[in-house]
Amino acid sequence: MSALRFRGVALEVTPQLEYRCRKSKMALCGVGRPLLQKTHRALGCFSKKKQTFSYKANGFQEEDIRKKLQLFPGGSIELQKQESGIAVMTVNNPARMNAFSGSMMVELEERVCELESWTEGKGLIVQGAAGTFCSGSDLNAVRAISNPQDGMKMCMFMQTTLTRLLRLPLISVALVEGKALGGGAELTTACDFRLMTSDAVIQFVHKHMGLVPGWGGAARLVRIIGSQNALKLLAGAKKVDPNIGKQIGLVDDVLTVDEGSSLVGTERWLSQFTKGSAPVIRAIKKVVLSGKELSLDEALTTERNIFGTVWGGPANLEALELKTKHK
Ligand SMILES: CC[C@H](C(=O)O)C(=O)SCCNC(=O)CCNC(=O)[C@H](O)C(C)(C)COP(=O)(O)OP(=O)(O)OC[C@H]1O[C@@H](n2cnc3c(N)ncnc32)[C@H](O)[C@@H]1OP(=O)(O)O
Repeated sequence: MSALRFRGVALEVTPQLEYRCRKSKMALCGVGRPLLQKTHRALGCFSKKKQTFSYKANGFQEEDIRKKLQLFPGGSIELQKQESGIAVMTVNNPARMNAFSGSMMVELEERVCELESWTEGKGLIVQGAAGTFCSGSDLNAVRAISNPQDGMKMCMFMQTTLTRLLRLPLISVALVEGKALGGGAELTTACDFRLMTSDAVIQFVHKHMGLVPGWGGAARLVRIIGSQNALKLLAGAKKVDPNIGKQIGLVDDVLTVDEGSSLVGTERWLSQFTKGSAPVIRAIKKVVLSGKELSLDEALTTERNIFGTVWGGPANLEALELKTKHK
């Protein structure tokens, strides 16, 4: 039996699962099994004993919510995979300040799936179109699915998709121009880094909407800035400008005007981390991710396994051959 990764979760591929996935043409992306049963349990999608995928676990019927979301069209999620190994994903719905329509939520999942099987990839930039990041869910769709059942399904769908986005073996950065509000603020936390332009604002406006984050944004925010700061941002629905963002560790850098276009500046910033061999960069992301998400014992095992994929590999042999010095 082989081990594969399905929708961000590592699992044993039973003949039944293989059949089911082939039948519904779902992508299985093979990258080992670094995140193990802990992830299975966390997402509640798998029976630990049999390790078979259940479509209906947690009442989460993905195909149902997908169909429902498609009823709210508009905008798109664009993806450009570049030769440099850096991809640019653009949330594109400028007439609504890049709010997420239902069809955009579905497209986001499809783009994440595409990136999961992009083996040459090293980095990812997530940006909004037309100089602003994203104003959260499209309020027209939100009103139409404001019943608890649909809300839970949408939340589960976006939570799973953003978890998979964060777990991509790519070093990711959110380029925040203009506003990142509500779900848009949550999206920034599904990237490894956040860069802001000097006039940009990140605001978890959920409290003002009578809500809390549901796309995993609170859980990730606590891990990025700690629970005290997270409480302040959520309970105060505080506007985070670049200065505050840097102070509390939400923002990694501020893009200045003389860096030219923000996207060019972000590519330059990211390239300091993506320079070099793709397998090594991807392995670095994986060891850091497992260190963050797994228990120490599980993380150590995963680290050994990932170490084994680069030891004696082309980049390692080349460095040995060149007698590289680290002056
Ligand atoms: C809370 C979490 C929740 C979730 O799903 O988990 C969400 O994310 S709910 C959405 C939270 N976001 C909002 O409530 C944003 C509300 N909008 C605004 O505050 C403003 O529109 C703002 C600050 C984004 C932009 O203000 P500005 O003055 O620059 O422009 P306009 O207001 O004229 O906006 C232009 C145009 O965009 C429409 N718009 C903006 N955001 C949304 C949205 N989230 N959903 C739908 N439409 C949105 C706005 O209505 C304007 O359209 P128009 O047809 O011209 O009236």
